[in-house]
Amino acid sequence: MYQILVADAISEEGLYPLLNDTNAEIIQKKTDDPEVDLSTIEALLVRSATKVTDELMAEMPKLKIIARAGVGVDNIDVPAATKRGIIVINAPDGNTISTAEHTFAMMASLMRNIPQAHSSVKNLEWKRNQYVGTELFGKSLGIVGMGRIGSEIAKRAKVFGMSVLVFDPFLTKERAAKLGVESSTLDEILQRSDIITVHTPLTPETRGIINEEALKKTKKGVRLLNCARGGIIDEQDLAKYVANGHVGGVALDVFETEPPGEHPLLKYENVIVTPHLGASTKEAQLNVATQVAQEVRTYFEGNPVSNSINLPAISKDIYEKIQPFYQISKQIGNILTQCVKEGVHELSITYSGSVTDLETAYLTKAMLSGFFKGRIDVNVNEVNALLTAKERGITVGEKISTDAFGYDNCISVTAKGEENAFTVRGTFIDHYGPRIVYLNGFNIDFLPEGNLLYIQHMDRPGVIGHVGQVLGDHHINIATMQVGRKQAGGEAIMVLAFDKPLSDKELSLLNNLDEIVSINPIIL
Ligand SMILES: NC(=O)c1ccc[n+]([C@@H]2O[C@H](COP(=O)([O-])OP(=O)(O)OC[C@H]3O[C@@H](n4cnc5c(N)ncnc54)[C@H](O)[C@@H]3O)[C@@H](O)[C@H]2O)c1
Ligand SMILES: O=C(O)CC[C@@H](O)C(=O)O
Repeated sequence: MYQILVADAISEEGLYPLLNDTNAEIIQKKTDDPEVDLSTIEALLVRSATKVTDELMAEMPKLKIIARAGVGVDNIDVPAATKRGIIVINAPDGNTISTAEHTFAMMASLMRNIPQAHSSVKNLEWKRNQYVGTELFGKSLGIVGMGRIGSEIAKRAKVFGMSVLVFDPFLTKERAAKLGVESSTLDEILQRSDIITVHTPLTPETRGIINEEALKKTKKGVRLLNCARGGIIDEQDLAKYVANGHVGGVALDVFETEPPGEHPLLKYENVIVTPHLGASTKEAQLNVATQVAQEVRTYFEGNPVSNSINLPAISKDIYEKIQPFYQISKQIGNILTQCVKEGVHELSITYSGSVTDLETAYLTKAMLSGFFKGRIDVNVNEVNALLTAKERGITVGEKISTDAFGYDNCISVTAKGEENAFTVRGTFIDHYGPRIVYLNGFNIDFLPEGNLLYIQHMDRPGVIGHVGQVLGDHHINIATMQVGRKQAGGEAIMVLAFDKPLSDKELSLLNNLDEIVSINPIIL
């Protein structure tokens, strides 16, 4: 049973995939509610109200996934989550239409003075001359950020007979042509647009992208809209340009600080505002809640999520193909960490055979998560594996080779320490399963599972008997035993599997046998 904390107002109907999951316990409370035990929560669902800080995550040691029912993840400390190995997902397109419609409604309201006229009539006035508006038809609309929402706005603007200029450094000419918009520079948008609307995320590049310097370049009377994120249009600079009459009107759904309180822009009649309502429709809330609830359920069912912010997306089909190699990669990493007792500064992975057709970067991360398991006191998974290796000064190299050592596929990993290098090779055999086929210079063949004992010894008559004798004397049943050697009479290895781990005393008795060079328990 996994516990999910739903900390913000998220559509109840949208939570059905989780409410119907008998393995899920849903708690609908704020994160600071004294009744909530944060230490047992494994999934956290939020909208924009809850600030998911590193400090909050520190109080949630079991947290595995944070789901944002919406697009923007600026209320979540994503780098901190990544470092902690917590997956962050969002619902990128569930509220696109609602936000585009809201922006359009704001634009029409701004041009026709609807909010002001509405208040006036409610105040028993009838000022028809005061609220003469301007048509959208024939006006040029500048869109900064031509992603999901920007594109929907462009479509609607064209239907209204507007000409559309867009600025988005990531927009290709082909896509601009397909959308029927004119791809422009930011300066062109500033100089030519009657109305400018921003639809970028808030990033260091976009913060204040419309500031005093940009406002100077705009047409007198320009209308500006921000239904994306507070701060993309610099609010202080904007207030100056509203005050001096250069800007003809402003529509804001978002603010740098929400709620904005006593904000300098709020006193102007030609500034219209809404309280971050872009995504607030029944449809959008149902869409985003259903999307994230389904994703969280998928995650706890052990399947790949598709909308992760800090994990590469992987389809279910590919995941199914990769799954056997994923397990063996993890096991190889874990065997290495249990066998190499010194500090490791390099891990090099070579993929050969049929596995090279797959997304090997994913397997490398799985290997790293196995390697770090038990070695460091941090939960390492595919989210933070590379970052953790980098932080620990471990170089990770990935190679493709044509030599699969006679197998259909082979994953070979070498860990280099100050003194030694240790190589483990594994393969996945259809209808048979994962096998380790090479260990530290020896060909061998064992199933990487359960309680294993890796013994290095001299290849002399009677060694196996002596080992068997010690174990027999202590009523220890050997489940399986595999041996490997390079040449007769030289060094050799055996890998034994037991039903339970051996005690320190039993290990020490084995270690004291004459022919034994070293013994190394491996628990997988
Ligand atoms: N008001 C609301 O309730 C509400 C609802 C949903 C989304 N949003 C916000 O709307 C914004 C857009 O959402 P979306 O779903 O369309 O996102 P998106 O990722 O689909 O689109 C963003 C676009 O911005 C572009 N971009 C990035 N940096 C840029 C830059 N420096 N200059 C110009 N373009 C740049 C990207 O290339 C991308 O095409 C986000 O900030 C999101 O958080 C607000
Ligand atoms: O939760 C909300 O209503 C905000 C939605 C919006 O800002 C988003 O980024 O998706």
